[in-house]
Amino acid sequence: MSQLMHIDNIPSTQGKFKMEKSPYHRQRLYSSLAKLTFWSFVFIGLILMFLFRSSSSQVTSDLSRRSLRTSSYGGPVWEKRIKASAKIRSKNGFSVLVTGAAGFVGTHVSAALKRRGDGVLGLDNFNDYYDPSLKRARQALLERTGVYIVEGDINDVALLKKLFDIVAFTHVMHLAAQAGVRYAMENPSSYVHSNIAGLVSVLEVCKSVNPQPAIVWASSSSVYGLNTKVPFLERDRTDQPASLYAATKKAGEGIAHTYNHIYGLSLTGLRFFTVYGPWGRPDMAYFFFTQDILKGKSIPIFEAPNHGTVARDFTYIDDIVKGCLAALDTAEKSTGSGGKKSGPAQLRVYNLGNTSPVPVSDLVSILERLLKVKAKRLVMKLPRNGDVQFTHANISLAQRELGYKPTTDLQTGLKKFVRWYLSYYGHGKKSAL
Ligand SMILES: O=C(O)[C@H]1O[C@H](OP(=O)(O)OP(=O)(O)OC[C@H]2O[C@@H](n3ccc(=O)[nH]c3=O)[C@H](O)[C@@H]2O)[C@H](O)[C@@H](O)[C@@H]1O
Repeated sequence: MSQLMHIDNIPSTQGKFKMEKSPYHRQRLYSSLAKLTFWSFVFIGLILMFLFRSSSSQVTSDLSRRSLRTSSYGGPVWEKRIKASAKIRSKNGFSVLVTGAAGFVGTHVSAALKRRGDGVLGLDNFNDYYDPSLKRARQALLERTGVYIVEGDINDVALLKKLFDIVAFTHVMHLAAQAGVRYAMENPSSYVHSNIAGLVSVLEVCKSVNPQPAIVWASSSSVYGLNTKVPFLERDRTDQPASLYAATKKAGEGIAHTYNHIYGLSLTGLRFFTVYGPWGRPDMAYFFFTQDILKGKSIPIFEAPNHGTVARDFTYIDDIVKGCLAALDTAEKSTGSGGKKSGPAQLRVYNLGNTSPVPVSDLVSILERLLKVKAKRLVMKLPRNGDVQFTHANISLAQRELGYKPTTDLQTGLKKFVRWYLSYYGHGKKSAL
């Protein structure tokens, strides 16, 4: 303490610190300098200690964070859950990795596969494009059927490889994607991230594992873009996308061709036509129309120029699931190994639609009847934000090769959706978004 006081007594400015010549003064000066040096070292030492401690605690916390991440991604318990979920329980069953398993189509397909005895492992990043609690509820539903969903991103190649190390998946049902036509103007990079980079990352891993799985993946009716020739046939032109979403799905079809051509991956793209039903997506019109009609809010109904009808080939989820399973069942094996192709492999694209387009205004009338509430219709011009005027599938190819035959009309399908909606959201009291 006294020494500290002494240091405090050293004049702080150079001007006040005079060199003195007498031996006594010189001695005093040396001793003061020695003390100053000593305490400077002590001071610097303390600072260094402080810096070292804080940086090492940073390293420790980074490590613990990393190890947390690793523990949620790894460990014997985690691997056991994966193996149990992917375990095949029927003769000639598949082991399927379903990406986007907490999504609308992903949940239904995973449950159907599990029901018939296939092994299923889900993968989903649970992003917040729409209410993640709905995704969590779907996850809980799947968990009850024995399907485990790994929480992770399709862009995480190391994770994908790890999953293939644990399970030699025979098939990948790749449904993870950034969906939605209009949102592409708000967040274009999310479409590139999921629908292009993510697809490439899935295919990169699939091409390098041994044996290579067969892949079925979600394309979209939106690839037909501004085409006016109806109904849409698979071989029709797809070079006029009206949204970035459509453009990324079209790019996906090109990417699928490349991986099939170079690496012998068996690839099937399914062009879904406006899929709807229970556990659906809250960003889709039929879903938020229901919510807004119940709340008494007005709903924007798009209309083409000159009062032209805007229509969609709405397709019920159960029909889509049948199409997905049939695509898996008819998928041939990939022909490559170790990243090399050893012969031509299957490359397919199918329309999965309903073949009966319904005007959006009729969709609203059906909802009004089912909800017993009159909608506040706000008819407005079809905005130039990615929507096309109509979609209409020709499904003869899928009928011939997959045995695909949709059986649910919009009235019947919406009835099931509304029943689910009312029970899930407690008669519209709870917000859906
Ligand atoms: O099948 C497809 O290819 C696509 O189907 C849907 O896209 P979309 O058909 O546009 O479905 P919604 O967004 O639910 O729109 C349905 C209809 O309602 C109309 N709509 C939408 C929103 C609105 O406020 N008002 C309105 O009249 C749209 O123009 C469209 O005709 C999905 O959102 C896409 O992810 C999917 O790829």
